[in-house]
Amino acid sequence: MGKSNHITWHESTVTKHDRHQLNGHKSCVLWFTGLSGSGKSTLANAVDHMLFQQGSQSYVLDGDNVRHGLNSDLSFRDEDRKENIRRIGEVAKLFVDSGQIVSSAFISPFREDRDLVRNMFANEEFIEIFLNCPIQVCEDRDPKGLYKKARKGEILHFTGISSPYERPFYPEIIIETNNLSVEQSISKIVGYLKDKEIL
Ligand SMILES: Nc1ncnc2c1ncn2[C@@H]1O[C@H](COP(=O)(O)OS(=O)(=O)O)[C@@H](OP(=O)(O)O)[C@H]1O
Ligand SMILES: Nc1ncnc2c1ncn2[C@@H]1O[C@H](COP(=O)(O)OP(=O)(O)O)[C@@H](O)[C@H]1O
Repeated sequence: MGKSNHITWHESTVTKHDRHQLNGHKSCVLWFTGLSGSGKSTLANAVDHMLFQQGSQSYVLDGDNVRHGLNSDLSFRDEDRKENIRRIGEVAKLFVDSGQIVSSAFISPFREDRDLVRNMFANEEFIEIFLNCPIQVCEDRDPKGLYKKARKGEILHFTGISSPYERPFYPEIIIETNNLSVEQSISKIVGYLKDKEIL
């Protein structure tokens, strides 16, 4: 399939700014990145729950879930992870245009792929949150038993073991999830959103 040259961009009648005014907050993507077991799903869902309870427009995009549907055709090879993150970036952009605070929980191991997504957004809309947690701790947590399988060679290209993770150079937020509780981690994120007047 080639790219069509016969496509025209339509500006929407209701603008993103109109939606921010109605919602009483700005929209953005909280881009959680880190190893399996570092706490992405836990924190993305905890922040989402907190925002929902206070009446904010919020939604979670989660790796395991998106790979069941939209990205069920993709594997864990480097080129498929790249396409996984590109598509999720585009989906997150639609959510941000719709006025929501999106919490995305994907390993997103490659700097270049995360930066590609960053460049889809205005500066203040993309908030990279690096969950910095030693692999030994993630492996001890092993919430889904995947590290055990990866060590036995039953899962190929497993991040941190047989596939690389590139830590961000300049993330907006760093959370050491082995030193902070879930509550402390959420406070740090909410503090940032308030400082930047997103909330
Ligand atoms: N080979 C391999 N490497 C890493 N992770 C694996 C793999 N195979 C399956 N899983 C499970 O898939 C989840 C990661 O999917 P993502 O879409 O977030 O990965 S990526 O961003 O494309 O790298 C990941 O979820 P989390 O544990 O929540 O990180 C795993 O449950
Ligand atoms: N500060 C913290 N933030 C997030 N998770 C934490 C924290 N401290 C301990 N945990 C625990 O670590 C595990 C992380 O698992 P999960 O959220 O599924 O990780 P991931 O989505 O990155 O694979 C959970 O069992 C969670 O309770």
